[in-house]
Amino acid sequence: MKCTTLLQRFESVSLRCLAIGCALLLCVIQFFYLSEHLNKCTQKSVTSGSHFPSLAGDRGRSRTSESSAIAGNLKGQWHVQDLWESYDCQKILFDSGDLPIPLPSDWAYLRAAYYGVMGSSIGNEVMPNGHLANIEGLTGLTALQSPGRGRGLFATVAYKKGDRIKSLSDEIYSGYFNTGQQYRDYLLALPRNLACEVTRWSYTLEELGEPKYIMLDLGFQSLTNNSPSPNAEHIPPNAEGAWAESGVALKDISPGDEILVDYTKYEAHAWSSMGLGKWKGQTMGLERGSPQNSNYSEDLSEEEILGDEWLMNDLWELRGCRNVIYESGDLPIPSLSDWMFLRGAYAANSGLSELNENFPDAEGTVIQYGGPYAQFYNPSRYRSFLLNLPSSLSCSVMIWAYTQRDEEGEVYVGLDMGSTTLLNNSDRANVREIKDITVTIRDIKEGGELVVSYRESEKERLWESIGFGNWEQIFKTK
Ligand SMILES: C[S@@+](CC[C@H](N)C(=O)[O-])C[C@H]1O[C@@H](n2cnc3c(N)ncnc32)[C@H](O)[C@@H]1O
Repeated sequence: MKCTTLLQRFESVSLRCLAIGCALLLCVIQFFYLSEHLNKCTQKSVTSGSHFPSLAGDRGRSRTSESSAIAGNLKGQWHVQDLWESYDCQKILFDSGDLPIPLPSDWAYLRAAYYGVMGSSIGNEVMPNGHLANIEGLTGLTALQSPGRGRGLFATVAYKKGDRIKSLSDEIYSGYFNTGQQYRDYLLALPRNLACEVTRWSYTLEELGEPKYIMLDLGFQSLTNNSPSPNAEHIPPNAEGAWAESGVALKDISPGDEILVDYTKYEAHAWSSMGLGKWKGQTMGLERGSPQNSNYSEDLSEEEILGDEWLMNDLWELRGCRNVIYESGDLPIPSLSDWMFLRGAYAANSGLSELNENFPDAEGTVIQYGGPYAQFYNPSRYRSFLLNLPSSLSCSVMIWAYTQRDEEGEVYVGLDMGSTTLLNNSDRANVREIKDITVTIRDIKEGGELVVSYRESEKERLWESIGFGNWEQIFKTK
C-alpha cells in the first residue's frame, strides 16, 4: 500500500474512533443523568399521597416487608385480636393523633388487593345487583376529621328526611368474605396500617342469602360513624337487593352535619362463629371508657368529656378548631348579626341586661367604635360562654380573646364583640385600642390595613395564671 493511502486510511480510522469515543462518552453521561432522575421519580411515587402506600410504589409486592416480618408470627387459625396485637394497631389507630383522610387511590389500593386475594369468583367480585359502580369519590358528602370519632362523612348538601344519600348507596364498592380464612388472607396481603384500619371498618352480616359474611366497604363509606340516634340509615345489601333502600336520610340533614348511622342495626356479631375469635369490628371501642375510645362522644356531653378545669387547648382539640380556623380556606367576614349573636350570648352568660357602652376620652382620631367588649373575671364563666357557642364561632372566639389586667391589677379575659377584634398584629402599629374605641397613632393611607400592637394590648400572657394553660403559645404554633 502506498504511504499516502496508508496515511489517508489512518486519518479516517482515527476520526471514526474519535467519533465513537465521543458517542460513548455521551452515552455514559446520559446514562448517569437519566438514572439519577429516574431514581428521584420512583422515590416520589412511593412517598407521595397519604400514609397509605401508593399502588405504584408497592406494585408487585403484596405487602411491605415490615408487615411480612411481623405477620410471620401469625400462624394457623389466628384471630383478629392476634393481628391487632402483633401489628400494634392500638398505637397506629388511636395513640398517634389524627389519621389522614384516605385518598381515592388508597381505596383503589384496597380494592385491588381485594381482587388479588379473592380472585374473580362470582359472588366475591361484585355485589349481586352490580353495585360495584365505577365511580370514584363522593357526591353530596365529604370526608373530614370528626373530633372524638376519628374521620367521618359530612353532608355538603341538604337532605330532607327520606331522601336517598347517593354516596351511601349507589357509589359503594363492597367486598365480602364467606370464610374467616379469606378474611385472614386479605388482612395479610395489606400493609400493616391498612390492615389495622380494615379490622375496624369491617362488620359481619347474616344476610345475603347465606348465613354469615364479613363485609368491608372498599370506599369512603367505611368512614361513616355510629350514633344511637342516627340521621341516616345504611342498610347493607341482602339477598333481595336491599341496596335500593340503603343510604336514606332519617332526619333533615343540613350541609356540614355529620352523617351518622346506627351500627347495631346490622352488625351480626358473627366473628367468633367464623373462626376469627371475639372481635367487634366497627363497633369496637364504642363503649364508654374503652381504651380505644377515651373520647367516645355519643352519650358523653362535652362537659363530661372536658371536666371542670379544662385548658383552652382541650376545647380547641375537641371541637376540631385547627381544621375550622386554619385548614378550611378563608373564613367569612363576620356580619353584624354574628356580632349581635356574640353580644347576646355574653349578656346571657353574665346575666347583664345592658352591655358596657362607656367611651373613655382619648387622643387621636376616633375611627371605630368597636362596640361592647366582654370581660370575664371568672374563668368558669368564660368556659361556659365558649361551650354554649356554636362550634365554629367558639373556635374564632378562642383566637380573638386576650388576657389583661385592669387598673386594680386583676386579670380578666377580654373579648371585643365587634369588628375591632379582626385587627391584626404589627410591630409598626398604626392604631391603638383604648377600651372600646380605636384611635390612630400614625397616618393611614386609604386602603391601608389597620394594625395594632398585640404586645401592648396583652402586656403579659396571662392564660396560664388563670388556669387555661399556655394557650397563646399553643394556637399560634399550630
Ligand atoms: C367504620 S369506622 C368509622 C370511621 C372511623 N371514624 C375512622 O376514622 O376510620 C368505625 C370506628 O369509628 C369510630 N367511631 C364510630 N362512631 C363513633 C362514635 N360515635 N364515637 C367515637 N368513635 C366512633 C370507632 O373507633 C369505630 O371502631
